[in-house]
Order: sequence, then structure tokens, then C-alpha cells
Amino acid sequence: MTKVVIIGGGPGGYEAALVASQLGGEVTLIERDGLGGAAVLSDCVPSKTLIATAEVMVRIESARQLGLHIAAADVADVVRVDLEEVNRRVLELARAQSHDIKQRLIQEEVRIVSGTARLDGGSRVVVGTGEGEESYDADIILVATGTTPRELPAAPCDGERILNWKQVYNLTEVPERLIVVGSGVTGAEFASAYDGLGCDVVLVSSRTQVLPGEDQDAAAVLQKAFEGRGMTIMSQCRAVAARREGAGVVVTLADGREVHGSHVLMAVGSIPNTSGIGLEEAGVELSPSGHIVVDRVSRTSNRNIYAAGDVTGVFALASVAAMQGRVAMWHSLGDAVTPLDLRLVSSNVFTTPEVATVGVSQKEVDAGEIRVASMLLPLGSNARSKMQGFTDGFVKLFCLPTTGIIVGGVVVAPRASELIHAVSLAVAQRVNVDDFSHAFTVYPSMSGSLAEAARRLHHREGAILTN
Ligand SMILES: Cc1cc2nc3c(=O)[nH]c(=O)nc-3n(C[C@H](O)[C@H](O)[C@H](O)COP(=O)(O)OP(=O)(O)OC[C@H]3O[C@@H](n4cnc5c(N)ncnc54)[C@H](O)[C@@H]3O)c2cc1C
Ligand SMILES: NC(=O)c1ccc[n+]([C@@H]2O[C@H](COP(=O)([O-])OP(=O)(O)OC[C@H]3O[C@@H](n4cnc5c(N)ncnc54)[C@H](O)[C@@H]3O)[C@@H](O)[C@H]2O)c1
Repeated sequence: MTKVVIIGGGPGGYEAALVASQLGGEVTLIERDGLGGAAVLSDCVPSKTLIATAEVMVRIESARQLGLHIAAADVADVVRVDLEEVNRRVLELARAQSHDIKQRLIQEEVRIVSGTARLDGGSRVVVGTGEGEESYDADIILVATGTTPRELPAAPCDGERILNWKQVYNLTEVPERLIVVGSGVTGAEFASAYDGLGCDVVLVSSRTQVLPGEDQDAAAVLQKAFEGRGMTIMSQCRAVAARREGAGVVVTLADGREVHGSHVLMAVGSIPNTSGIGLEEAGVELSPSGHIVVDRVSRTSNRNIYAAGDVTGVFALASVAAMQGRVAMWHSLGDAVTPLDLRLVSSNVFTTPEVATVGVSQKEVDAGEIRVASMLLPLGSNARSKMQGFTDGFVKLFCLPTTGIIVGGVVVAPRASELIHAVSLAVAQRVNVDDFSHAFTVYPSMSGSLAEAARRLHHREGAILTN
């Protein structure tokens, strides 16, 4: 039996364990905190659960424009957010999810070891369990140790007022005025969520526009939506320090200005968990940022050692981590394997509205990396959108000009995360715009706009006819 030892029980680690077990490996998974990893216990699952509550508040707020009268000037006077209860639910749900994953792994006969692991060369893993050390021989090792929130030296998180995104669930009351530092996906999602919960939010953004890594047409819609709801966005501002003062916090910006609030959430990126675990000693190459260098089948520079997930810096998504983990096991255990293809990855920013993307990006198109025909259709003219009182979003499709094959798309809408799947399927299956538009969509529906965008990119005799 091939001995597989996996370090890290997040999606990169536990999905790999399931595949390795299915392929007949003797699998040991070592995790120091809890199964499901940061994805389930502190990052992805808790934040999306909090956002689910915030979304309901936003919907109640927007009920007025649908002809429903709320008997108060401020929704907060009618619906009280009990953040302690909300956070209790968030954490209970995360723990339950972690429990389910653990049960599944046990059922698949994965040996679970609780402790902190480090490599001892390329074929042994040593685990500190609190009661001593244990060591495990391995034919194959997978490192899936994830990342840790980056902290500014002059803004140390105290878990009470100066918070990272793992600490916000300690809050028992909605902050009066929350300063969010960083307008990447994490910053934007929390800014949107707390704004929805009725908090006064100040977003400190180092760039000209929120979501610098995302489609810029989408980011512009989101920035407008945030500002329309009364959020303060301080663009091109870098925070250099944060301190507690009285019952609040003060954030100092690089230009010397100070921003006052009741709490601050630092969302300034992450650093990989690669130091002190014996990687360099085992001949595993790290990038200048400290991430593990891997190829498309998750191999590192040591042929016995594979790596998956955020620790590789390839694309920090739970879905990508899981796929990298599975690919590593398919490859190392001799099963059929398709190398990871980032062109097929769909992702979603869970703001109000949501921003979902798949495949080719506008940035690649603008940089001349790929030639495409594109169509952006505002949802303002979509009947279903109008009925629901949503008019700000859009759908965008990219197709190859010679064949009409759909290679990417963007959706900015409520539940964009669900709508993008049709585009994702088209990208994966190389569907062309005409075949895509010939599939019936429900009337009225927002997905009708995706079909309409494809219809407007009609492919004929090797060219795209647009209207
Ligand atoms: C706020 C936030 C929201 C997010 N939302 C989404 C989302 O909606 N959708 C999405 O796809 N992605 C989301 N992500 C990204 C997603 O959480 C990560 O891509 C995912 O967690 C990566 O999985 P992983 O297995 O690489 O690492 P992790 O989930 O970080 O798991 C790594 C595990 O390794 C363990 N570990 C580390 N070192 C050791 C050691 N030496 N010994 C033993 N165990 C160790 C850690 O305890 C941890 O449990 C979000 C990220 C953040 C920060
Ligand atoms: N919905 C999702 O799938 C989801 C949610 C959250 C995170 N993620 C993943 O995690 C990755 C990382 O996202 P992130 O937002 O945590 O990190 P990030 O590194 O993408 O963004 C951090 C932002 O903070 C800014 N920043 C850094 N220092 C600053 C300072 N001193 N002052 C002001 N701004 C500063 C940076 O310029 C950057 O824009 C994402 O790319 C995504 O893949 C996914």
C-alpha cells in the first residue's frame, strides 16, 4: 500500500485524502486546528454565513422600492441585528461542517492525527501532538498548510477592536463605525456585509477602485453601489498604523491623515504557512513570496512532495485548493489526470451585488494576451431585474472571433454565483455563442440576458456579427 501523508486539513488536504483513499492509499492526515481548515472554520464558510444574514437585511431595506412600507424611517428600528446570535450561528454552522468532513474522512478510513507537522526530509513527517512527537513514514507527502492573515507591524490585531477576518466573530454588537483596511475580495466582502447589517463603514482602499484584481467594469458597478448605500470609500490611501484610543480606534494613513472608528478590520492579504516546517531542508523550492512552487499536477521540486491550495499561491480559492489536492493524488497514485487549467476556474465575490467571473479576463484582453469578441449587456433592461428592483448589474461574454467559442464571462447581479455556472459550462465544454443562445432560458429570468448576449455575438462564416 502506498503511504500518503497529508499536512493540513483544509480543502486542499481533505479532498486529496478522499481521492488517495479511493485509490487504495494508506492515508494519514495531520491537522493542528480542525478538519475543513481555515476555509471551513474561519474564512470561507463563516464569512459566507454572515453574508447570508446581511443579504436579508439589504433585501428588507430595499423592500420600500417594491411598494412595501416599513413603519420606521430606519430599518434598524424595526429589525434588530443580534450580532451575538448571528455569530453563534455562524460558528456553530462552521463547526458542524467541520464535523461532517471529519465523519466522511473516518468513513473512508483516513487516519486523522491532531497536531502540528513538519517534514523530516522527503519521506518522513514528524508531528508535535502536545503529548510528545510521533513520526510517520511516507511514500508521498502533500503539503496543504494554507496561509495566515498578514499583519502590519504598527497595527497589531488585538481581537477586540483591531481585528483580522478570523476575529470578527467575537463581536457581540454591530460596530458603530467599522474601518475596513484593504479593498481586495476579503475587504470588499466584509465592508458589504457590515454595511448591510447597518454599520457605518469606511473602506480604506490603496487603489483607485475597489477590487483591483477583478473585472474593472464590475468593480466600478460595485463601487457605485457601495457609495450609493452611504459607505465612505477612501481611495488611493494606505494605512500604516492602527491604535486603540479611548473606546475606539484610530487608523493612520501614509499621508498622515487619521481615520477614527469604533473598530478596524485589517484585510491586507495573507502570508503562506511555509516557514519552520522543513520545506527548504527537504529540497522544496519556495517563491520569493514564500509560496511553494508547483507545476500543474501539484508537484514540487522534490518528487515525493506535492503541494496544494493557498500555500502554493496559484489561485486562493477553496475550489482550486480542492482540485490541486485531487490532481496531486491522481498523479502520484497513477490515475488518469488532467493538469490544472486556471482558464476554467469560476469565482465569485459575495458582495451586494455579487461579482462572478470565469475564464478569460478583461485584463488579459486589454493587455493583448488574447483576441476576443465581447458583449456587455446591462441588466437594467432585463425584465426580471426590473421586477426585482435591481438595475445596476450586467452580464459580459467573451468569445473567440474565429469560432465563436465562449472563453469567459462576468456576471454582476444578485446570485451571480449561481448564474455564472452556465458560462462556466460553456467555457469548459467549448460551446459556441450560437449553441449557447439556442438553449431555452426561462422568461423572465436574468439568465435570459446571458443568452441574449450570446445571440448578439452571432457567429457566421468565421466571423462574429454583433448587434
Ligand atoms: C475571508 C475569506 C473568505 C473566503 N471565501 C471564499 C469563498 O467564498 N470561496 C472560495 O472558493 N474561497 C474563499 N476563500 C479562500 C479559501 O478560504 C482558501 O482558498 C482555502 O481555505 C484554501 O484551502 P487550503 O486547504 O489551501 O488551506 P486552509 O483552508 O487554510 O487549510 C490549511 C490547514 O492547514 C493547517 N496547518 C497549517 N500548518 C500546519 C502544520 N504545520 N501542521 C498541521 N496542520 C497545519 C491549518 O490549521 C489549516 O487548517 C476565502 C478566504 C478568506 C480569507
Ligand atoms: N469569495 C471568495 O472566493 C473569496 C473571498 C475572500 C478571499 N478570497 C481569495 O483570497 C485572495 C486574497 O484576497 P484578500 O482580499 O484577502 O487579499 P488581497 O491581497 O487580494 O487584497 C489585499 C488588499 O489590501 C491592499 N492593501 C495592502 N496593504 C494595505 C494598506 N497598508 N493599506 C490599504 N490597503 C492595503 C492591497 O493593495 C490589496 O488590494 C483572493 O484573491 C481570493 O482568491 C476569495
